[in-house]
Amino acid sequence: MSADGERRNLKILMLPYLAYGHITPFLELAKKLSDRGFSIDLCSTPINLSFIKDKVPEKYSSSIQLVELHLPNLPELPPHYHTTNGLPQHLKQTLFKALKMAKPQFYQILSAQKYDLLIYDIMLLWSARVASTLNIPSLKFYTVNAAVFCYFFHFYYKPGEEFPFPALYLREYEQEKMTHEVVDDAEEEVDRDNITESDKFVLVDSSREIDAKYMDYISETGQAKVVPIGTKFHQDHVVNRDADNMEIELIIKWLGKKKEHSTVFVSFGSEYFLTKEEMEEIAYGLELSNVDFIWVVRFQKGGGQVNKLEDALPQGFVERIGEKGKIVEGWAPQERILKHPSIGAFVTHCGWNSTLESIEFGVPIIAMPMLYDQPLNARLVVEIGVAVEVPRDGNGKLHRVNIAENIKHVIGEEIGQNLRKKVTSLGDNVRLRRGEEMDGVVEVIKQLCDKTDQSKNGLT
Ligand SMILES: O=c1ccn([C@@H]2O[C@H](COP(=O)(O)OP(=O)(O)O[C@H]3O[C@H](CO)[C@@H](O)[C@H](O)[C@H]3O)[C@@H](O)[C@H]2O)c(=O)[nH]1
Repeated sequence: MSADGERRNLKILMLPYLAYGHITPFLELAKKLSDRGFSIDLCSTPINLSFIKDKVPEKYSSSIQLVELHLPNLPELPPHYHTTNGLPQHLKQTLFKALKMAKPQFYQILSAQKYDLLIYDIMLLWSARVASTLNIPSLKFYTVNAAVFCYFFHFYYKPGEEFPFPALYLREYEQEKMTHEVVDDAEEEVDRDNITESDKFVLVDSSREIDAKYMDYISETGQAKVVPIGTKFHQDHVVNRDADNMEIELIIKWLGKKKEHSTVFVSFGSEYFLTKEEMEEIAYGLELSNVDFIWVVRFQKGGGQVNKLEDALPQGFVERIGEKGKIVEGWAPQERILKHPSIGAFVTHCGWNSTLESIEFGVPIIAMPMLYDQPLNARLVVEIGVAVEVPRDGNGKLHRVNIAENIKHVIGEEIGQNLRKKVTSLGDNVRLRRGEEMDGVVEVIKQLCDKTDQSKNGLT
Protein backbone atom coordinates (compact mmCIF):
# COMPACT_ATOMS: atom_id res chain seq x y z
CA MET A 1 0.00 0.00 0.00
CA SER A 2 1.43 3.38 -0.94
CA ALA A 3 0.79 6.48 1.11
CA ASP A 4 0.60 9.35 -1.32
CA GLY A 5 -1.76 11.28 0.93
CA GLU A 6 0.57 11.08 3.89
CA ARG A 7 3.13 13.40 2.39
CA ARG A 8 1.56 16.08 4.54
CA ASN A 9 -1.56 14.24 5.64
CA LEU A 10 -3.86 15.54 2.92
CA LYS A 11 -7.43 15.87 4.09
CA ILE A 12 -10.32 15.57 1.64
CA LEU A 13 -14.00 16.40 2.10
CA MET A 14 -16.35 14.36 -0.11
CA LEU A 15 -19.92 15.40 -0.92
CA PRO A 16 -22.09 12.86 -2.79
CA TYR A 17 -25.54 13.57 -4.21
CA LEU A 18 -28.43 12.15 -2.19
CA ALA A 19 -29.06 8.87 -4.02
CA TYR A 20 -27.72 5.40 -3.23
CA GLY A 21 -26.38 5.08 -6.80
CA HIS A 22 -24.20 8.13 -6.08
CA ILE A 23 -23.33 7.49 -2.43
CA THR A 24 -22.01 3.97 -3.15
CA PRO A 25 -19.29 5.01 -5.67
CA PHE A 26 -18.30 7.92 -3.39
CA LEU A 27 -17.79 5.47 -0.55
CA GLU A 28 -15.73 3.19 -2.79
CA LEU A 29 -13.54 6.12 -3.81
CA ALA A 30 -13.21 7.13 -0.15
CA LYS A 31 -11.91 3.63 0.67
CA LYS A 32 -9.43 3.66 -2.21
CA LEU A 33 -8.11 7.10 -1.24
CA SER A 34 -7.88 6.06 2.36
CA ASP A 35 -5.77 3.05 1.22
CA ARG A 36 -3.44 5.62 -0.34
CA GLY A 37 -3.02 7.47 2.95
CA PHE A 38 -5.51 10.31 2.53
CA SER A 39 -7.86 11.28 5.38
CA ILE A 40 -11.42 11.41 4.20
CA ASP A 41 -14.45 13.20 5.61
CA LEU A 42 -17.65 12.03 3.95
CA CYS A 43 -20.45 14.55 4.22
CA SER A 44 -24.17 13.73 4.06
CA THR A 45 -27.36 13.96 6.08
CA PRO A 46 -27.56 12.06 9.42
CA ILE A 47 -30.07 9.59 7.96
CA ASN A 48 -27.78 8.77 5.04
CA LEU A 49 -24.76 8.60 7.29
CA SER A 50 -26.38 5.94 9.43
CA PHE A 51 -26.70 3.83 6.26
CA ILE A 52 -23.13 4.69 5.16
CA LYS A 53 -21.74 3.84 8.60
CA ASP A 54 -22.81 0.21 8.22
CA LYS A 55 -20.90 0.01 4.96
CA VAL A 56 -17.58 1.36 6.22
CA PRO A 57 -15.41 -1.65 7.12
CA GLU A 58 -13.65 -1.58 10.48
CA LYS A 59 -10.22 -0.99 8.97
CA TYR A 60 -11.36 2.44 7.70
CA SER A 61 -12.94 3.58 10.96
CA SER A 62 -10.23 6.13 11.68
CA SER A 63 -9.35 7.26 8.13
CA ILE A 64 -12.94 7.80 6.94
CA GLN A 65 -14.94 10.15 9.16
CA LEU A 66 -18.58 11.03 8.67
CA VAL A 67 -19.65 14.68 8.74
CA GLU A 68 -23.29 15.67 9.21
CA LEU A 69 -25.11 18.07 6.92
CA HIS A 70 -28.58 19.01 8.19
CA LEU A 71 -31.24 19.76 5.61
CA PRO A 72 -33.85 22.44 6.25
CA ASN A 73 -37.28 21.05 7.12
CA LEU A 74 -39.34 21.59 4.00
CA PRO A 75 -43.01 20.75 4.67
CA GLU A 76 -43.46 19.16 1.21
CA LEU A 77 -40.70 16.64 1.90
CA PRO A 78 -41.52 13.48 3.89
CA PRO A 79 -39.21 13.56 6.94
CA HIS A 80 -37.42 10.28 6.30
CA TYR A 81 -36.62 10.81 2.66
CA HIS A 82 -32.99 11.73 2.43
CA THR A 83 -32.28 10.10 -0.89
CA THR A 84 -34.06 10.35 -4.22
CA ASN A 85 -34.66 6.58 -4.14
CA GLY A 86 -38.37 5.94 -4.38
CA LEU A 87 -39.24 9.68 -4.36
CA PRO A 88 -41.69 10.99 -6.97
CA GLN A 89 -40.06 13.26 -9.57
CA HIS A 90 -41.40 16.56 -8.17
CA LEU A 91 -40.14 15.67 -4.69
CA LYS A 92 -36.70 14.84 -6.11
CA GLN A 93 -36.47 18.47 -7.19
CA THR A 94 -37.56 19.54 -3.68
CA LEU A 95 -34.85 17.40 -2.11
CA PHE A 96 -32.37 18.94 -4.53
CA LYS A 97 -33.58 22.39 -3.43
CA ALA A 98 -33.26 21.48 0.27
CA LEU A 99 -29.70 20.36 -0.32
CA LYS A 100 -28.85 23.59 -2.04
CA MET A 101 -30.41 25.53 0.86
CA ALA A 102 -27.85 23.90 3.15
CA LYS A 103 -25.13 25.93 1.37
CA PRO A 104 -24.34 28.27 4.32
CA GLN A 105 -23.96 25.27 6.60
CA PHE A 106 -21.71 23.61 4.05
CA TYR A 107 -19.59 26.78 4.09
CA GLN A 108 -19.25 26.35 7.87
CA ILE A 109 -18.21 22.72 7.47
CA LEU A 110 -15.60 23.52 4.84
CA SER A 111 -14.15 26.42 6.77
CA ALA A 112 -14.09 24.65 10.16
CA GLN A 113 -11.30 22.26 9.14
CA LYS A 114 -8.21 22.63 7.03
CA TYR A 115 -9.36 20.73 3.98
CA ASP A 116 -6.93 20.35 1.09
CA LEU A 117 -9.57 19.32 -1.44
CA LEU A 118 -13.29 18.93 -2.01
CA ILE A 119 -14.47 15.99 -4.13
CA TYR A 120 -18.08 16.71 -5.06
CA ASP A 121 -20.84 15.16 -7.08
CA ILE A 122 -21.30 16.73 -10.49
CA MET A 123 -24.96 17.34 -9.53
CA LEU A 124 -23.76 19.71 -6.78
CA LEU A 125 -21.75 22.31 -8.64
CA TRP A 126 -22.64 24.94 -6.04
CA SER A 127 -20.39 23.17 -3.52
CA ALA A 128 -17.34 23.87 -5.71
CA ARG A 129 -18.20 27.58 -5.66
CA VAL A 130 -18.26 27.47 -1.86
CA ALA A 131 -14.86 25.75 -1.84
CA SER A 132 -13.39 28.27 -4.25
CA THR A 133 -14.42 31.19 -2.01
CA LEU A 134 -12.31 29.50 0.68
CA ASN A 135 -9.46 28.90 -1.77
CA ILE A 136 -9.92 25.12 -1.49
CA PRO A 137 -9.46 23.27 -4.80
CA SER A 138 -12.21 20.91 -5.89
CA LEU A 139 -12.59 17.90 -8.11
CA LYS A 140 -15.89 16.77 -9.59
CA PHE A 141 -16.93 13.14 -9.62
CA TYR A 142 -19.40 11.85 -12.16
CA THR A 143 -20.70 8.59 -10.70
CA VAL A 144 -21.27 6.89 -14.03
CA ASN A 145 -19.13 6.38 -17.14
CA ALA A 146 -17.59 8.62 -19.79
CA ALA A 147 -19.96 7.41 -22.51
CA VAL A 148 -22.90 8.90 -20.60
CA PHE A 149 -20.85 12.00 -19.85
CA CYS A 150 -20.48 12.45 -23.64
CA TYR A 151 -24.25 12.62 -23.94
CA PHE A 152 -24.61 15.31 -21.27
CA PHE A 153 -21.59 17.13 -22.59
CA HIS A 154 -23.25 17.49 -25.98
CA PHE A 155 -26.56 18.31 -24.40
CA TYR A 156 -25.12 21.25 -22.50
CA TYR A 157 -22.38 22.51 -24.74
CA LYS A 158 -23.29 21.73 -28.33
CA PRO A 159 -27.05 21.62 -28.64
CA GLY A 160 -28.26 20.25 -31.93
CA GLU A 161 -24.94 18.67 -32.88
CA GLU A 162 -25.03 15.01 -33.78
CA PHE A 163 -23.41 12.66 -31.30
CA PRO A 164 -20.20 11.23 -32.67
CA PHE A 165 -20.88 7.66 -31.67
CA PRO A 166 -23.65 5.58 -33.19
CA ALA A 167 -23.66 3.37 -30.09
CA LEU A 168 -25.04 6.25 -28.13
CA TYR A 169 -28.05 7.07 -30.26
CA LEU A 170 -31.09 7.12 -28.06
CA ARG A 171 -34.41 5.81 -29.30
CA GLU A 172 -36.98 8.56 -29.68
CA TYR A 173 -38.95 7.69 -26.54
CA GLU A 174 -35.72 7.52 -24.54
CA GLN A 175 -34.50 10.86 -25.84
CA GLU A 176 -37.68 12.46 -24.59
CA LYS A 177 -37.28 11.02 -21.08
CA MET A 178 -33.61 11.83 -20.85
CA THR A 179 -34.05 15.38 -22.11
CA HIS A 180 -36.77 15.95 -19.53
CA GLU A 181 -34.46 14.82 -16.72
CA VAL A 182 -31.58 17.00 -17.87
CA VAL A 183 -33.67 20.10 -18.35
CA ASP A 184 -35.04 19.73 -14.82
CA ASP A 185 -31.52 19.68 -13.44
CA ALA A 186 -30.35 22.53 -15.66
CA GLU A 187 -33.12 24.74 -14.30
CA GLU A 188 -31.96 24.11 -10.77
CA GLU A 189 -28.30 24.60 -11.57
CA VAL A 190 -28.25 28.27 -12.50
CA ASP A 191 -24.62 28.86 -11.69
CA ARG A 192 -23.18 26.50 -14.26
CA ASP A 193 -20.88 29.07 -15.91
CA ASN A 194 -17.59 30.35 -14.53
CA ILE A 195 -15.42 27.25 -14.85
CA THR A 196 -12.54 27.22 -12.36
CA GLU A 197 -9.08 25.61 -12.54
CA SER A 198 -10.45 22.64 -10.59
CA ASP A 199 -13.08 22.02 -13.26
CA LYS A 200 -10.37 20.95 -15.69
CA PHE A 201 -10.69 17.38 -14.43
CA VAL A 202 -13.59 15.04 -14.02
CA LEU A 203 -13.47 11.69 -12.24
CA VAL A 204 -15.68 8.95 -13.67
CA ASP A 205 -16.72 5.64 -12.13
CA SER A 206 -15.26 3.47 -14.84
CA SER A 207 -12.13 1.93 -16.32
CA ARG A 208 -10.26 2.58 -19.55
CA GLU A 209 -10.92 -1.08 -20.34
CA ILE A 210 -14.61 -0.24 -20.63
CA ASP A 211 -14.95 3.15 -22.29
CA ALA A 212 -11.54 4.62 -23.11
CA LYS A 213 -12.87 5.87 -26.47
CA TYR A 214 -15.37 8.14 -24.75
CA MET A 215 -12.87 9.29 -22.11
CA ASP A 216 -10.44 10.31 -24.83
CA TYR A 217 -13.15 12.03 -26.82
CA ILE A 218 -14.09 14.32 -23.92
CA SER A 219 -10.46 14.88 -22.95
CA GLU A 220 -9.59 15.83 -26.55
CA THR A 221 -12.32 18.48 -26.69
CA GLY A 222 -10.24 20.28 -24.06
CA GLN A 223 -13.26 20.87 -21.80
CA ALA A 224 -12.15 18.47 -19.06
CA LYS A 225 -9.64 15.68 -18.70
CA VAL A 226 -11.54 12.52 -17.85
CA VAL A 227 -9.90 10.44 -15.13
CA PRO A 228 -11.33 6.97 -14.37
CA ILE A 229 -11.24 5.78 -10.75
CA GLY A 230 -11.13 2.11 -11.78
CA THR A 231 -13.72 -0.41 -10.66
CA LYS A 232 -14.40 -1.23 -7.04
CA PHE A 233 -12.91 -3.91 -4.81
CA HIS A 234 -15.40 -6.56 -3.87
CA GLN A 235 -13.56 -8.50 -1.21
CA ASP A 236 -15.27 -6.78 1.69
CA HIS A 237 -18.80 -6.68 0.35
CA VAL A 238 -20.14 -9.54 2.48
CA VAL A 239 -21.43 -7.54 5.39
CA ASN A 240 -22.23 -9.51 8.53
CA ARG A 241 -25.87 -8.62 8.30
CA ASP A 242 -26.05 -10.82 5.18
CA ALA A 243 -24.74 -13.87 6.95
CA ASP A 244 -27.31 -13.42 9.72
CA ASN A 245 -30.17 -13.25 7.34
CA MET A 246 -31.91 -16.60 6.98
CA GLU A 247 -33.63 -15.68 3.75
CA ILE A 248 -30.34 -14.86 2.09
CA GLU A 249 -28.92 -18.19 3.10
CA LEU A 250 -32.00 -19.85 1.62
CA ILE A 251 -31.40 -18.08 -1.70
CA ILE A 252 -27.79 -19.25 -1.79
CA LYS A 253 -28.87 -22.78 -0.89
CA TRP A 254 -31.49 -22.74 -3.65
CA LEU A 255 -28.85 -21.57 -6.14
CA GLY A 256 -26.58 -24.37 -4.98
CA LYS A 257 -29.05 -26.90 -6.41
CA LYS A 258 -28.91 -25.41 -9.91
CA LYS A 259 -26.47 -26.37 -12.67
CA GLU A 260 -23.51 -24.15 -13.53
CA HIS A 261 -24.51 -21.08 -15.58
CA SER A 262 -28.10 -22.32 -15.79
CA THR A 263 -29.95 -19.55 -13.97
CA VAL A 264 -30.78 -15.93 -14.79
CA PHE A 265 -30.73 -13.24 -12.14
CA VAL A 266 -33.38 -10.57 -12.74
CA SER A 267 -33.23 -7.22 -10.94
CA PHE A 268 -33.85 -3.57 -11.71
CA GLY A 269 -31.86 -1.72 -9.06
CA SER A 270 -32.87 0.34 -6.09
CA GLU A 271 -34.94 3.08 -7.70
CA TYR A 272 -37.22 1.70 -10.34
CA PHE A 273 -40.66 0.24 -9.70
CA LEU A 274 -41.94 -1.97 -12.50
CA THR A 275 -45.35 -1.05 -13.90
CA LYS A 276 -48.07 -3.69 -13.82
CA GLU A 277 -47.66 -4.16 -17.56
CA GLU A 278 -43.90 -4.64 -17.29
CA MET A 279 -44.37 -7.09 -14.41
CA GLU A 280 -46.63 -9.18 -16.61
CA GLU A 281 -44.37 -9.17 -19.64
CA ILE A 282 -41.36 -10.12 -17.53
CA ALA A 283 -43.23 -12.85 -15.66
CA TYR A 284 -44.58 -14.42 -18.86
CA GLY A 285 -41.22 -13.89 -20.59
CA LEU A 286 -39.49 -15.86 -17.82
CA GLU A 287 -42.11 -18.57 -18.00
CA LEU A 288 -41.85 -18.84 -21.79
CA SER A 289 -38.06 -19.08 -21.65
CA ASN A 290 -38.29 -22.13 -19.40
CA VAL A 291 -35.00 -21.09 -17.80
CA ASP A 292 -34.40 -21.12 -14.01
CA PHE A 293 -34.42 -17.66 -12.44
CA ILE A 294 -34.16 -15.48 -9.35
CA TRP A 295 -36.24 -12.33 -9.68
CA VAL A 296 -36.06 -9.43 -7.25
CA VAL A 297 -39.51 -7.86 -7.49
CA ARG A 298 -40.03 -4.24 -6.47
CA PHE A 299 -43.46 -2.77 -6.89
CA GLN A 300 -45.17 0.36 -5.63
CA LYS A 301 -47.43 -0.46 -2.68
CA GLY A 302 -50.53 1.28 -1.36
CA GLY A 303 -52.38 4.27 -2.83
CA GLY A 304 -55.05 2.08 -4.41
CA GLN A 305 -52.36 -0.22 -5.80
CA VAL A 306 -51.64 -3.82 -4.85
CA ASN A 307 -50.11 -4.58 -1.48
CA LYS A 308 -49.19 -8.25 -1.71
CA LEU A 309 -46.50 -9.75 -3.91
CA GLU A 310 -48.84 -12.48 -5.20
CA ASP A 311 -51.32 -9.81 -6.34
CA ALA A 312 -48.61 -7.90 -8.18
CA LEU A 313 -47.74 -10.97 -10.24
CA PRO A 314 -49.94 -12.68 -12.86
CA GLN A 315 -52.48 -15.04 -11.35
CA GLY A 316 -51.13 -18.50 -10.62
CA PHE A 317 -47.56 -17.51 -11.60
CA VAL A 318 -45.94 -18.49 -8.30
CA GLU A 319 -47.60 -21.93 -8.31
CA ARG A 320 -46.77 -22.57 -11.96
CA ILE A 321 -43.07 -21.81 -11.69
CA GLY A 322 -42.53 -23.95 -8.58
CA GLU A 323 -38.82 -24.75 -8.07
CA LYS A 324 -37.84 -23.24 -11.44
CA GLY A 325 -37.95 -19.75 -10.04
CA LYS A 326 -37.23 -17.89 -6.84
CA ILE A 327 -39.00 -14.61 -6.25
CA VAL A 328 -37.53 -12.23 -3.74
CA GLU A 329 -39.49 -9.21 -2.63
CA GLY A 330 -37.68 -5.87 -2.53
CA TRP A 331 -33.99 -6.55 -1.97
CA ALA A 332 -31.50 -9.36 -2.51
CA PRO A 333 -27.76 -9.77 -1.90
CA GLN A 334 -26.94 -8.92 -5.52
CA GLU A 335 -23.17 -9.33 -5.44
CA ARG A 336 -23.36 -12.70 -3.71
CA ILE A 337 -25.89 -13.89 -6.25
CA LEU A 338 -23.92 -12.61 -9.24
CA LYS A 339 -20.75 -14.34 -8.13
CA HIS A 340 -22.54 -17.67 -7.65
CA PRO A 341 -21.45 -20.24 -10.29
CA SER A 342 -25.07 -21.19 -11.08
CA ILE A 343 -25.75 -17.73 -12.50
CA GLY A 344 -25.53 -17.65 -16.30
CA ALA A 345 -26.86 -14.18 -17.11
CA PHE A 346 -28.12 -10.98 -15.52
CA VAL A 347 -31.36 -9.42 -16.74
CA THR A 348 -30.74 -5.85 -15.60
CA HIS A 349 -31.91 -2.27 -16.04
CA CYS A 350 -28.22 -1.42 -16.57
CA GLY A 351 -27.90 0.89 -13.59
CA TRP A 352 -24.20 1.60 -13.68
CA ASN A 353 -23.38 -0.16 -10.39
CA SER A 354 -25.19 -3.32 -11.49
CA THR A 355 -23.44 -3.18 -14.87
CA LEU A 356 -20.01 -2.95 -13.23
CA GLU A 357 -20.86 -5.77 -10.84
CA SER A 358 -21.86 -8.00 -13.76
CA ILE A 359 -18.54 -7.25 -15.45
CA GLU A 360 -16.65 -7.86 -12.22
CA PHE A 361 -18.20 -11.30 -11.77
CA GLY A 362 -18.03 -12.27 -15.47
CA VAL A 363 -21.80 -12.51 -15.95
CA PRO A 364 -23.25 -11.85 -19.46
CA ILE A 365 -25.81 -9.03 -19.47
CA ILE A 366 -29.34 -9.10 -20.86
CA ALA A 367 -30.11 -5.39 -20.95
CA MET A 368 -33.57 -4.01 -20.25
CA PRO A 369 -32.88 -0.32 -19.60
CA MET A 370 -35.70 1.68 -18.06
CA LEU A 371 -34.70 5.34 -17.65
CA TYR A 372 -31.95 7.91 -16.91
CA ASP A 373 -28.49 6.81 -18.10
CA GLN A 374 -29.56 3.17 -18.43
CA PRO A 375 -30.27 3.13 -22.20
CA LEU A 376 -26.81 4.59 -22.80
CA ASN A 377 -25.17 2.07 -20.48
CA ALA A 378 -27.02 -0.69 -22.31
CA ARG A 379 -25.76 0.48 -25.75
CA LEU A 380 -22.24 0.71 -24.33
CA VAL A 381 -22.16 -2.86 -22.99
CA VAL A 382 -23.63 -4.18 -26.24
CA GLU A 383 -20.97 -2.21 -28.13
CA ILE A 384 -18.15 -3.76 -26.10
CA GLY A 385 -19.56 -7.25 -26.62
CA VAL A 386 -20.68 -8.26 -23.13
CA ALA A 387 -24.45 -7.84 -23.52
CA VAL A 388 -27.53 -8.30 -25.64
CA GLU A 389 -30.39 -5.83 -25.37
CA VAL A 390 -34.05 -6.85 -25.32
CA PRO A 391 -35.65 -4.86 -28.15
CA ARG A 392 -38.74 -2.72 -27.47
CA ASP A 393 -41.45 -1.77 -29.92
CA GLY A 394 -41.75 1.72 -31.43
CA ASN A 395 -43.68 2.92 -28.39
CA GLY A 396 -41.01 1.73 -26.03
CA LYS A 397 -42.96 -1.31 -24.84
CA LEU A 398 -41.40 -4.61 -23.78
CA HIS A 399 -42.82 -7.88 -25.07
CA ARG A 400 -42.68 -11.27 -23.37
CA VAL A 401 -41.59 -13.08 -26.55
CA ASN A 402 -38.51 -10.85 -26.94
CA ILE A 403 -37.64 -11.28 -23.29
CA ALA A 404 -37.91 -15.08 -23.54
CA GLU A 405 -35.92 -15.25 -26.80
CA ASN A 406 -33.02 -13.24 -25.39
CA ILE A 407 -32.90 -15.29 -22.20
CA LYS A 408 -32.85 -18.52 -24.23
CA HIS A 409 -30.09 -17.16 -26.49
CA VAL A 410 -27.84 -16.30 -23.61
CA ILE A 411 -28.50 -19.32 -21.38
CA GLY A 412 -27.33 -22.51 -22.98
CA GLU A 413 -26.54 -21.25 -26.50
CA GLU A 414 -23.27 -20.32 -28.16
CA ILE A 415 -24.06 -16.62 -28.02
CA GLY A 416 -24.07 -16.89 -24.21
CA GLN A 417 -20.73 -18.68 -24.16
CA ASN A 418 -19.16 -16.00 -26.34
CA LEU A 419 -20.53 -13.24 -24.15
CA ARG A 420 -19.24 -15.03 -21.06
CA LYS A 421 -15.72 -15.38 -22.50
CA LYS A 422 -15.69 -11.69 -23.34
CA VAL A 423 -17.09 -10.48 -20.03
CA THR A 424 -14.78 -12.75 -18.03
CA SER A 425 -11.72 -11.38 -19.78
CA LEU A 426 -13.04 -7.81 -19.40
CA GLY A 427 -13.49 -8.46 -15.66
CA ASP A 428 -9.88 -9.69 -15.45
CA ASN A 429 -8.59 -6.68 -17.36
CA VAL A 430 -10.41 -4.08 -15.24
CA ARG A 431 -8.99 -5.72 -12.12
CA LEU A 432 -5.47 -5.55 -13.56
CA ARG A 433 -5.89 -1.84 -14.31
CA ARG A 434 -7.22 -0.84 -10.88
CA GLY A 435 -3.93 0.18 -9.30
CA GLU A 436 -2.76 2.14 -12.31
CA GLU A 437 -6.10 3.97 -12.56
CA MET A 438 -5.95 5.03 -8.92
CA ASP A 439 -2.38 6.24 -9.53
CA GLY A 440 -3.92 8.58 -12.11
CA VAL A 441 -6.49 9.87 -9.60
CA VAL A 442 -3.79 10.46 -6.96
CA GLU A 443 -1.69 12.32 -9.54
CA VAL A 444 -4.57 14.71 -10.27
CA ILE A 445 -5.25 15.29 -6.57
CA LYS A 446 -1.61 16.07 -5.90
CA GLN A 447 -1.50 18.43 -8.86
CA LEU A 448 -4.56 20.34 -7.63
CA CYS A 449 -3.33 20.54 -4.04
CA ASP A 450 0.23 21.54 -5.05
CA LYS A 451 -1.10 24.29 -7.27
CA THR A 452 -3.16 25.70 -4.42
CA ASP A 453 -0.21 25.41 -2.03
CA GLN A 454 1.94 27.35 -4.47
CA SER A 455 -0.61 30.07 -4.96
CA LYS A 456 -1.13 30.33 -1.17
CA ASN A 457 2.64 30.72 -0.84
CA GLY A 458 2.71 33.31 -3.60
CA LEU A 459 4.64 31.05 -6.01
CA THR A 460 2.29 31.41 -8.98
O1 LIG B 1 -31.94 -6.11 -4.56
C1 LIG B 1 -30.96 -5.38 -4.72
C2 LIG B 1 -30.96 -4.27 -5.58
C3 LIG B 1 -29.79 -3.54 -5.71
N1 LIG B 1 -28.68 -3.87 -5.00
C4 LIG B 1 -27.44 -3.07 -5.14
O2 LIG B 1 -27.80 -1.71 -5.33
C5 LIG B 1 -27.01 -1.12 -6.33
C6 LIG B 1 -27.94 -0.62 -7.44
O3 LIG B 1 -27.24 0.31 -8.21
P1 LIG B 1 -27.53 0.52 -9.77
O4 LIG B 1 -27.40 -0.74 -10.49
O5 LIG B 1 -26.62 1.59 -10.24
O6 LIG B 1 -29.03 0.88 -9.88
P2 LIG B 1 -29.93 2.09 -9.27
O7 LIG B 1 -30.09 1.88 -7.84
O8 LIG B 1 -31.15 2.12 -10.10
O9 LIG B 1 -29.00 3.37 -9.55
C7 LIG B 1 -29.22 4.73 -9.90
O10 LIG B 1 -27.88 5.29 -9.91
C8 LIG B 1 -27.01 4.72 -10.89
C9 LIG B 1 -25.63 5.35 -10.71
O11 LIG B 1 -25.69 6.75 -10.77
C10 LIG B 1 -27.57 4.96 -12.28
O12 LIG B 1 -26.73 4.34 -13.25
C11 LIG B 1 -28.98 4.39 -12.37
O13 LIG B 1 -29.55 4.68 -13.63
C12 LIG B 1 -29.86 4.97 -11.27
O14 LIG B 1 -31.16 4.39 -11.32
C13 LIG B 1 -26.04 -2.17 -6.82
O15 LIG B 1 -24.81 -2.01 -6.17
C14 LIG B 1 -26.68 -3.48 -6.38
O16 LIG B 1 -25.75 -4.50 -6.08
C15 LIG B 1 -28.67 -4.94 -4.17
O17 LIG B 1 -27.66 -5.27 -3.53
N2 LIG B 1 -29.82 -5.67 -4.04
